[in-house]
Amino acid sequence: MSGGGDSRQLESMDRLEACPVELSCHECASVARVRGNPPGLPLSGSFVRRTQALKCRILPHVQTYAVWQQPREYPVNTVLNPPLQKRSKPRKIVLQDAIQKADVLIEAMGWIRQFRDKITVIKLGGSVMEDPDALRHLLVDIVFMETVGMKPIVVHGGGAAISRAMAEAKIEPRFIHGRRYTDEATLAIVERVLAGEINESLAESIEEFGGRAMPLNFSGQNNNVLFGERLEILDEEGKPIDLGYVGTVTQVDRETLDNLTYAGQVPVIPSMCETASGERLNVNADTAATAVAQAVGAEKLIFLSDVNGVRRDKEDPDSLIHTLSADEAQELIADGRIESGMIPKVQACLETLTKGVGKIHIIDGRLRHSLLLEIYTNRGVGTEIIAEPI
Ligand SMILES: Nc1ncnc2c1ncn2[C@@H]1O[C@H](COP(=O)(O)OP(=O)(O)O)[C@@H](O)[C@H]1O
Ligand SMILES: CC(=O)N[C@@H](CCC(=O)OP(=O)(O)O)C(=O)O
Repeated sequence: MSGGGDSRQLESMDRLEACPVELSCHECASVARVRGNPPGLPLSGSFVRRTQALKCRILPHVQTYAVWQQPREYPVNTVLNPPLQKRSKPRKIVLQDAIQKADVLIEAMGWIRQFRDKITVIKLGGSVMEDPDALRHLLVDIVFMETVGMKPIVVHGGGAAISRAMAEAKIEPRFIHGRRYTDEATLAIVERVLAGEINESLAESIEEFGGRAMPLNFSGQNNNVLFGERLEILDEEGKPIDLGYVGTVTQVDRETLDNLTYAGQVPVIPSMCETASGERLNVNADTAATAVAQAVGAEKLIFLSDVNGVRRDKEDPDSLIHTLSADEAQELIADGRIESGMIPKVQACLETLTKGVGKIHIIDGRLRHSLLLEIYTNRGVGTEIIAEPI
Protein backbone atom coordinates (compact mmCIF):
# COMPACT_ATOMS: atom_id res chain seq x y z
CA MET A 1 0.00 0.00 0.00
CA SER A 2 2.30 2.79 1.12
CA GLY A 3 5.37 2.91 -1.04
CA GLY A 4 7.87 3.84 1.66
CA GLY A 5 7.70 0.81 3.94
CA ASP A 6 10.42 -1.39 5.26
CA SER A 7 10.36 -4.61 3.29
CA ARG A 8 12.86 -6.22 5.69
CA GLN A 9 10.17 -6.04 8.35
CA LEU A 10 7.90 -8.07 6.11
CA GLU A 11 10.53 -10.74 5.56
CA SER A 12 11.33 -11.06 9.22
CA MET A 13 7.65 -11.20 10.15
CA ASP A 14 7.11 -14.00 7.66
CA ARG A 15 9.56 -16.08 9.62
CA LEU A 16 8.30 -15.23 13.09
CA GLU A 17 8.47 -18.20 15.35
CA ALA A 18 8.03 -16.79 18.82
CA CYS A 19 4.68 -16.10 20.42
CA PRO A 20 3.83 -13.50 21.61
CA VAL A 21 6.08 -11.18 19.65
CA GLU A 22 7.12 -7.61 20.20
CA LEU A 23 6.90 -5.23 17.27
CA SER A 24 7.87 -1.60 17.20
CA CYS A 25 6.48 1.17 15.07
CA HIS A 26 9.23 2.74 13.03
CA GLU A 27 7.51 6.11 13.08
CA CYS A 28 6.69 6.70 16.73
CA ALA A 29 8.77 3.91 18.29
CA SER A 30 5.83 2.58 20.31
CA VAL A 31 6.14 -1.11 21.04
CA ALA A 32 3.30 -3.61 21.16
CA ARG A 33 3.16 -7.21 22.16
CA VAL A 34 0.98 -9.18 19.82
CA ARG A 35 -0.17 -12.74 19.73
CA GLY A 36 1.78 -14.68 17.17
CA ASN A 37 1.00 -17.88 15.38
CA PRO A 38 1.91 -21.22 16.90
CA PRO A 39 5.63 -21.79 16.30
CA GLY A 40 6.49 -22.91 12.81
CA LEU A 41 3.17 -22.03 11.18
CA PRO A 42 3.02 -19.39 8.44
CA LEU A 43 1.55 -16.03 9.37
CA SER A 44 -2.15 -15.76 8.73
CA GLY A 45 -3.66 -12.73 7.06
CA SER A 46 -5.62 -11.80 10.14
CA PHE A 47 -2.53 -11.85 12.34
CA VAL A 48 -0.86 -9.31 10.07
CA ARG A 49 -3.99 -7.23 9.97
CA ARG A 50 -4.33 -7.25 13.75
CA THR A 51 -0.79 -6.05 14.07
CA GLN A 52 -1.24 -3.37 11.49
CA ALA A 53 -4.37 -1.81 12.87
CA LEU A 54 -4.00 -2.15 16.60
CA LYS A 55 -0.37 -1.71 17.23
CA CYS A 56 -0.08 1.92 16.46
CA ARG A 57 -3.21 3.95 16.56
CA ILE A 58 -1.82 7.07 14.99
CA LEU A 59 -3.58 7.44 11.69
CA PRO A 60 -0.68 8.07 9.28
CA HIS A 61 1.19 5.14 10.74
CA VAL A 62 -1.50 2.75 9.61
CA GLN A 63 -0.18 3.22 6.09
CA THR A 64 3.25 2.17 7.18
CA TYR A 65 1.85 -0.98 8.67
CA ALA A 66 -0.20 -1.65 5.58
CA VAL A 67 3.10 -2.63 3.94
CA TRP A 68 2.84 -5.78 6.01
CA GLN A 69 -0.52 -6.62 4.61
CA GLN A 70 -0.34 -9.89 2.78
CA PRO A 71 -1.64 -9.94 -0.80
CA ARG A 72 -5.37 -10.34 -0.67
CA GLU A 73 -6.63 -13.67 -1.88
CA TYR A 74 -10.21 -13.79 -3.05
CA PRO A 75 -11.98 -17.09 -2.67
CA VAL A 76 -12.60 -18.87 -5.94
CA ASN A 77 -15.94 -20.47 -6.75
CA THR A 78 -17.61 -19.45 -3.52
CA VAL A 79 -20.62 -17.24 -3.03
CA LEU A 80 -18.59 -14.39 -4.48
CA ASN A 81 -18.01 -16.28 -7.72
CA PRO A 82 -21.24 -17.98 -8.73
CA PRO A 83 -20.84 -21.64 -9.61
CA LEU A 84 -20.15 -22.40 -13.26
CA GLN A 85 -23.25 -23.02 -15.37
CA LYS A 86 -23.69 -26.72 -15.90
CA ARG A 87 -25.31 -26.50 -19.36
CA SER A 88 -23.63 -24.09 -21.71
CA LYS A 89 -25.93 -21.38 -23.11
CA PRO A 90 -25.93 -20.22 -26.72
CA ARG A 91 -23.25 -17.58 -27.27
CA LYS A 92 -25.81 -14.84 -28.08
CA ILE A 93 -27.62 -15.34 -24.76
CA VAL A 94 -24.36 -15.41 -22.84
CA LEU A 95 -23.45 -12.07 -24.39
CA GLN A 96 -26.89 -10.60 -23.59
CA ASP A 97 -26.56 -11.78 -19.98
CA ALA A 98 -23.13 -10.19 -19.74
CA ILE A 99 -24.43 -6.90 -21.19
CA GLN A 100 -27.27 -6.86 -18.66
CA LYS A 101 -24.81 -7.44 -15.84
CA ALA A 102 -22.61 -4.62 -17.10
CA ASP A 103 -25.71 -2.35 -17.23
CA VAL A 104 -26.43 -3.15 -13.59
CA LEU A 105 -22.86 -2.27 -12.65
CA ILE A 106 -23.12 1.09 -14.40
CA GLU A 107 -26.46 1.73 -12.70
CA ALA A 108 -24.87 1.06 -9.33
CA MET A 109 -22.04 3.51 -9.99
CA GLY A 110 -24.00 6.55 -8.77
CA TRP A 111 -24.94 4.84 -5.51
CA ILE A 112 -21.46 3.53 -4.96
CA ARG A 113 -20.08 7.04 -5.43
CA GLN A 114 -22.67 8.46 -3.04
CA PHE A 115 -21.74 6.05 -0.26
CA ARG A 116 -18.03 5.60 -0.96
CA ASP A 117 -16.00 6.57 2.12
CA LYS A 118 -19.21 6.99 4.16
CA ILE A 119 -19.82 4.92 7.25
CA THR A 120 -22.83 2.61 7.49
CA VAL A 121 -23.40 1.02 10.88
CA ILE A 122 -25.10 -2.34 10.50
CA LYS A 123 -26.75 -3.92 13.52
CA LEU A 124 -27.00 -7.66 13.09
CA GLY A 125 -29.75 -9.01 15.30
CA GLY A 126 -29.56 -12.37 16.97
CA SER A 127 -32.82 -13.41 15.31
CA VAL A 128 -31.50 -13.09 11.77
CA MET A 129 -28.22 -14.75 12.76
CA GLU A 130 -30.23 -17.87 13.54
CA ASP A 131 -30.73 -18.33 9.79
CA PRO A 132 -27.31 -19.40 8.39
CA ASP A 133 -28.28 -18.83 4.78
CA ALA A 134 -29.55 -15.31 5.43
CA LEU A 135 -26.46 -14.55 7.51
CA ARG A 136 -24.13 -15.74 4.75
CA HIS A 137 -25.82 -13.48 2.21
CA LEU A 138 -25.72 -10.52 4.58
CA LEU A 139 -22.02 -10.98 5.21
CA VAL A 140 -21.35 -11.21 1.48
CA ASP A 141 -23.27 -7.93 1.01
CA ILE A 142 -21.05 -6.41 3.71
CA VAL A 143 -17.94 -7.67 1.88
CA PHE A 144 -19.32 -6.11 -1.30
CA MET A 145 -19.77 -2.77 0.48
CA GLU A 146 -16.23 -2.88 1.82
CA THR A 147 -14.83 -3.89 -1.58
CA VAL A 148 -16.39 -0.90 -3.37
CA GLY A 149 -15.04 1.55 -0.79
CA MET A 150 -17.96 1.98 1.58
CA LYS A 151 -17.14 1.72 5.25
CA PRO A 152 -19.41 -0.78 6.99
CA ILE A 153 -19.17 -1.24 10.76
CA VAL A 154 -20.93 -4.26 12.23
CA VAL A 155 -22.45 -4.20 15.72
CA HIS A 156 -24.06 -7.48 16.65
CA GLY A 157 -26.34 -9.04 19.22
CA GLY A 158 -26.98 -12.68 19.81
CA GLY A 159 -29.96 -12.81 22.14
CA ALA A 160 -31.22 -16.15 20.82
CA ALA A 161 -27.83 -17.85 21.21
CA ILE A 162 -27.42 -16.45 24.74
CA SER A 163 -30.86 -17.76 25.74
CA ARG A 164 -29.95 -21.18 24.32
CA ALA A 165 -26.69 -21.27 26.28
CA MET A 166 -28.58 -20.20 29.41
CA ALA A 167 -31.06 -23.04 28.90
CA GLU A 168 -28.14 -25.48 28.69
CA ALA A 169 -26.84 -24.05 31.97
CA LYS A 170 -30.37 -24.36 33.43
CA ILE A 171 -30.73 -20.62 33.94
CA GLU A 172 -34.14 -19.14 33.16
CA PRO A 173 -33.80 -15.93 31.07
CA ARG A 174 -35.69 -12.96 32.48
CA PHE A 175 -36.30 -9.73 30.54
CA ILE A 176 -37.17 -6.38 32.09
CA HIS A 177 -38.25 -3.67 29.63
CA GLY A 178 -36.61 -5.65 26.81
CA ARG A 179 -33.29 -6.02 28.71
CA ARG A 180 -31.95 -9.32 29.95
CA TYR A 181 -31.52 -9.48 33.74
CA THR A 182 -27.82 -10.32 33.96
CA ASP A 183 -26.39 -11.98 37.06
CA GLU A 184 -22.78 -13.17 37.31
CA ALA A 185 -23.44 -16.56 35.71
CA THR A 186 -25.39 -14.94 32.86
CA LEU A 187 -22.64 -12.38 32.32
CA ALA A 188 -20.09 -15.17 31.91
CA ILE A 189 -22.34 -16.76 29.26
CA VAL A 190 -22.83 -13.42 27.47
CA GLU A 191 -19.07 -12.86 27.34
CA ARG A 192 -18.37 -16.37 26.08
CA VAL A 193 -21.17 -16.58 23.52
CA LEU A 194 -21.58 -12.98 22.33
CA ALA A 195 -18.14 -11.38 22.71
CA GLY A 196 -16.36 -14.69 22.09
CA GLU A 197 -17.94 -17.23 19.77
CA ILE A 198 -20.31 -15.05 17.74
CA ASN A 199 -17.92 -12.11 17.42
CA GLU A 200 -14.98 -14.20 16.24
CA SER A 201 -17.08 -16.31 13.93
CA LEU A 202 -18.64 -13.26 12.19
CA ALA A 203 -15.19 -11.78 11.57
CA GLU A 204 -13.89 -15.14 10.33
CA SER A 205 -16.80 -15.50 7.93
CA ILE A 206 -16.25 -12.00 6.51
CA GLU A 207 -12.61 -12.94 5.88
CA GLU A 208 -13.64 -16.25 4.40
CA PHE A 209 -15.81 -14.37 1.89
CA GLY A 210 -12.85 -12.24 0.86
CA GLY A 211 -13.30 -9.23 3.15
CA ARG A 212 -11.12 -7.93 5.95
CA ALA A 213 -12.56 -7.88 9.43
CA MET A 214 -11.42 -7.10 12.94
CA PRO A 215 -13.20 -8.73 15.89
CA LEU A 216 -13.20 -6.15 18.70
CA ASN A 217 -13.63 -8.12 21.90
CA PHE A 218 -12.00 -8.63 25.29
CA SER A 219 -9.91 -11.67 24.43
CA GLY A 220 -6.13 -11.59 23.95
CA GLN A 221 -4.90 -8.05 24.10
CA ASN A 222 -8.46 -6.70 24.74
CA ASN A 223 -9.35 -4.47 21.83
CA ASN A 224 -12.78 -3.51 23.13
CA VAL A 225 -14.05 -0.15 21.82
CA LEU A 226 -17.20 0.32 23.93
CA PHE A 227 -16.97 1.91 27.38
CA GLY A 228 -19.80 2.68 29.74
CA GLU A 229 -21.51 2.34 33.06
CA ARG A 230 -24.36 0.42 34.66
CA LEU A 231 -27.74 1.17 33.14
CA GLU A 232 -30.27 2.67 35.51
CA ILE A 233 -33.94 2.48 34.67
CA LEU A 234 -36.84 3.44 36.91
CA ASP A 235 -40.19 1.77 37.50
CA GLU A 236 -43.56 3.59 37.37
CA GLU A 237 -43.04 4.86 40.92
CA GLY A 238 -39.61 6.23 40.09
CA LYS A 239 -37.73 3.50 41.94
CA PRO A 240 -34.57 2.04 40.30
CA ILE A 241 -35.01 -1.41 38.74
CA ASP A 242 -32.23 -3.92 39.37
CA LEU A 243 -30.95 -5.25 36.02
CA GLY A 244 -27.69 -6.72 37.35
CA TYR A 245 -24.67 -6.44 35.08
CA VAL A 246 -26.41 -4.47 32.34
CA GLY A 247 -24.67 -1.44 30.91
CA THR A 248 -25.10 1.58 28.72
CA VAL A 249 -22.39 2.89 26.40
CA THR A 250 -21.10 6.35 27.31
CA GLN A 251 -17.93 6.41 25.23
CA VAL A 252 -16.79 4.83 21.96
CA ASP A 253 -13.15 4.52 20.89
CA ARG A 254 -13.67 6.37 17.64
CA GLU A 255 -9.99 6.55 16.82
CA THR A 256 -9.66 2.78 16.53
CA LEU A 257 -12.82 2.57 14.43
CA ASP A 258 -11.56 5.34 12.13
CA ASN A 259 -8.19 3.62 11.80
CA LEU A 260 -9.76 0.30 10.95
CA THR A 261 -12.20 1.63 8.37
CA TYR A 262 -9.41 3.78 6.92
CA ALA A 263 -7.30 0.64 6.56
CA GLY A 264 -10.19 -1.05 4.72
CA GLN A 265 -11.27 -3.36 7.53
CA VAL A 266 -14.74 -4.08 8.83
CA PRO A 267 -14.87 -3.56 12.62
CA VAL A 268 -17.05 -6.25 14.23
CA ILE A 269 -18.31 -5.09 17.63
CA PRO A 270 -20.12 -7.22 20.24
CA SER A 271 -22.69 -5.51 22.45
CA MET A 272 -20.74 -5.44 25.71
CA CYS A 273 -18.97 -2.55 27.37
CA GLU A 274 -16.30 -2.00 29.98
CA THR A 275 -16.53 0.43 32.92
CA ALA A 276 -13.76 2.71 34.21
CA SER A 277 -12.97 0.08 36.85
CA GLY A 278 -12.71 -2.69 34.25
CA GLU A 279 -16.09 -4.29 34.99
CA ARG A 280 -17.71 -5.85 31.91
CA LEU A 281 -21.40 -5.30 31.25
CA ASN A 282 -24.06 -6.71 28.97
CA VAL A 283 -25.50 -4.05 26.64
CA ASN A 284 -28.60 -4.28 24.49
CA ALA A 285 -27.23 -4.55 20.94
CA ASP A 286 -29.65 -2.01 19.48
CA THR A 287 -28.49 0.68 21.89
CA ALA A 288 -24.84 -0.31 21.33
CA ALA A 289 -25.34 0.17 17.58
CA THR A 290 -26.85 3.61 18.03
CA ALA A 291 -23.97 4.66 20.31
CA VAL A 292 -21.49 3.60 17.62
CA ALA A 293 -23.46 5.31 14.83
CA GLN A 294 -23.56 8.56 16.79
CA ALA A 295 -19.89 8.42 17.73
CA VAL A 296 -18.69 7.96 14.15
CA GLY A 297 -21.35 10.21 12.55
CA ALA A 298 -22.66 7.40 10.38
CA GLU A 299 -24.38 8.14 7.09
CA LYS A 300 -26.79 5.28 7.74
CA LEU A 301 -27.75 3.05 10.63
CA ILE A 302 -29.42 -0.17 9.53
CA PHE A 303 -31.03 -2.66 11.89
CA LEU A 304 -31.25 -6.14 10.39
CA SER A 305 -33.96 -8.18 12.06
CA ASP A 306 -36.27 -11.09 11.32
CA VAL A 307 -39.33 -9.00 10.45
CA ASN A 308 -39.95 -6.82 7.40
CA GLY A 309 -39.89 -3.68 9.58
CA VAL A 310 -42.19 -2.11 12.14
CA ARG A 311 -45.77 -3.26 11.67
CA ARG A 312 -49.03 -1.73 12.87
CA ASP A 313 -50.13 -5.27 13.63
CA LYS A 314 -47.15 -7.34 14.76
CA GLU A 315 -48.58 -10.50 13.17
CA ASP A 316 -49.48 -8.97 9.79
CA PRO A 317 -46.57 -8.37 7.35
CA ASP A 318 -48.88 -6.29 5.14
CA SER A 319 -49.26 -3.74 7.94
CA LEU A 320 -45.62 -2.67 7.46
CA ILE A 321 -45.04 1.01 8.16
CA HIS A 322 -42.69 2.37 5.47
CA THR A 323 -42.02 5.67 7.22
CA LEU A 324 -42.47 5.92 10.96
CA SER A 325 -42.42 9.29 12.68
CA ALA A 326 -41.26 9.77 16.27
CA ASP A 327 -44.79 10.64 17.44
CA GLU A 328 -46.38 7.58 15.86
CA ALA A 329 -43.62 5.36 17.26
CA GLN A 330 -44.33 6.64 20.80
CA GLU A 331 -48.04 5.97 20.29
CA LEU A 332 -47.44 2.41 19.05
CA ILE A 333 -45.19 1.69 22.05
CA ALA A 334 -47.71 3.19 24.46
CA ASP A 335 -50.66 1.18 23.11
CA GLY A 336 -48.64 -2.06 23.03
CA ARG A 337 -48.55 -2.55 19.27
CA ILE A 338 -44.77 -2.28 19.36
CA GLU A 339 -43.62 -4.78 21.95
CA SER A 340 -40.77 -7.05 23.17
CA GLY A 341 -37.47 -6.73 21.26
CA MET A 342 -38.93 -4.05 18.98
CA ILE A 343 -39.22 -1.61 21.92
CA PRO A 344 -35.47 -1.03 22.55
CA LYS A 345 -34.88 -1.01 18.80
CA VAL A 346 -37.39 1.77 18.12
CA GLN A 347 -36.41 3.67 21.28
CA ALA A 348 -32.76 3.53 20.21
CA CYS A 349 -33.73 4.89 16.77
CA LEU A 350 -35.66 7.77 18.33
CA GLU A 351 -32.73 8.73 20.53
CA THR A 352 -30.44 8.77 17.52
CA LEU A 353 -32.63 10.93 15.27
CA THR A 354 -31.31 14.19 16.62
CA LYS A 355 -27.71 13.08 16.97
CA GLY A 356 -26.14 13.44 13.55
CA VAL A 357 -26.89 10.05 11.96
CA GLY A 358 -28.11 10.51 8.37
CA LYS A 359 -30.79 7.84 8.03
CA ILE A 360 -32.13 5.04 10.22
CA HIS A 361 -33.83 1.91 8.88
CA ILE A 362 -35.18 -1.33 10.30
CA ILE A 363 -35.18 -4.02 7.62
CA ASP A 364 -35.65 -7.75 7.14
CA GLY A 365 -32.23 -9.38 7.07
CA ARG A 366 -33.77 -12.61 5.74
CA LEU A 367 -34.67 -10.94 2.44
CA ARG A 368 -31.81 -11.70 0.06
CA HIS A 369 -29.61 -8.62 -0.52
CA SER A 370 -31.83 -6.52 1.76
CA LEU A 371 -28.75 -4.54 2.77
CA LEU A 372 -27.84 -3.64 -0.78
CA LEU A 373 -31.47 -2.96 -1.67
CA GLU A 374 -31.59 -0.55 1.25
CA ILE A 375 -28.64 1.33 -0.18
CA TYR A 376 -29.32 1.00 -3.88
CA THR A 377 -33.00 1.84 -3.97
CA ASN A 378 -34.64 5.17 -3.27
CA ARG A 379 -37.45 3.86 -1.13
CA GLY A 380 -35.61 1.12 0.70
CA VAL A 381 -37.18 -2.11 1.84
CA GLY A 382 -38.19 -1.77 5.50
CA THR A 383 -39.18 0.99 7.90
CA GLU A 384 -37.44 4.34 7.92
CA ILE A 385 -37.64 6.21 11.22
CA ILE A 386 -37.95 9.97 10.88
CA ALA A 387 -38.29 12.84 13.35
CA GLU A 388 -41.29 14.70 11.87
CA PRO A 389 -44.38 13.20 10.23
CA ILE A 390 -44.35 13.66 6.41
N1 LIG B 1 -44.95 -3.78 15.94
C1 LIG B 1 -44.03 -4.72 15.66
N2 LIG B 1 -43.58 -4.88 14.39
C2 LIG B 1 -42.68 -5.82 14.07
N3 LIG B 1 -42.11 -6.67 15.00
C3 LIG B 1 -42.48 -6.55 16.28
C4 LIG B 1 -43.45 -5.57 16.66
N4 LIG B 1 -43.60 -5.66 18.01
C5 LIG B 1 -42.81 -6.66 18.43
N5 LIG B 1 -42.12 -7.20 17.41
C6 LIG B 1 -41.17 -8.30 17.56
O1 LIG B 1 -39.85 -7.77 17.59
C7 LIG B 1 -38.97 -8.79 17.08
C8 LIG B 1 -37.66 -8.16 16.70
O2 LIG B 1 -36.92 -7.83 17.86
P1 LIG B 1 -35.78 -8.82 18.41
O3 LIG B 1 -36.35 -10.17 18.61
O4 LIG B 1 -35.12 -8.16 19.56
O5 LIG B 1 -34.88 -8.88 17.13
P2 LIG B 1 -33.32 -8.77 16.91
O6 LIG B 1 -32.72 -10.01 17.49
O7 LIG B 1 -33.26 -8.72 15.43
O8 LIG B 1 -32.85 -7.52 17.55
C9 LIG B 1 -39.76 -9.39 15.94
O9 LIG B 1 -39.36 -10.70 15.67
C10 LIG B 1 -41.20 -9.32 16.42
O10 LIG B 1 -41.61 -10.55 16.98
C1 LIG C 1 -28.94 -6.17 28.18
C2 LIG C 1 -29.38 -7.07 27.08
O1 LIG C 1 -30.56 -7.35 26.94
N1 LIG C 1 -28.45 -7.53 26.25
C3 LIG C 1 -28.73 -8.40 25.15
C4 LIG C 1 -27.50 -8.43 24.27
C5 LIG C 1 -27.71 -9.18 22.98
C6 LIG C 1 -28.76 -8.55 22.10
O2 LIG C 1 -29.23 -7.43 22.24
O3 LIG C 1 -29.10 -9.37 21.05
P1 LIG C 1 -30.27 -9.17 19.98
O4 LIG C 1 -29.87 -8.06 19.10
O5 LIG C 1 -30.28 -10.46 19.29
O6 LIG C 1 -31.56 -8.87 20.69
C7 LIG C 1 -29.06 -9.83 25.63
O7 LIG C 1 -28.49 -10.28 26.62
O8 LIG C 1 -29.87 -10.49 24.95
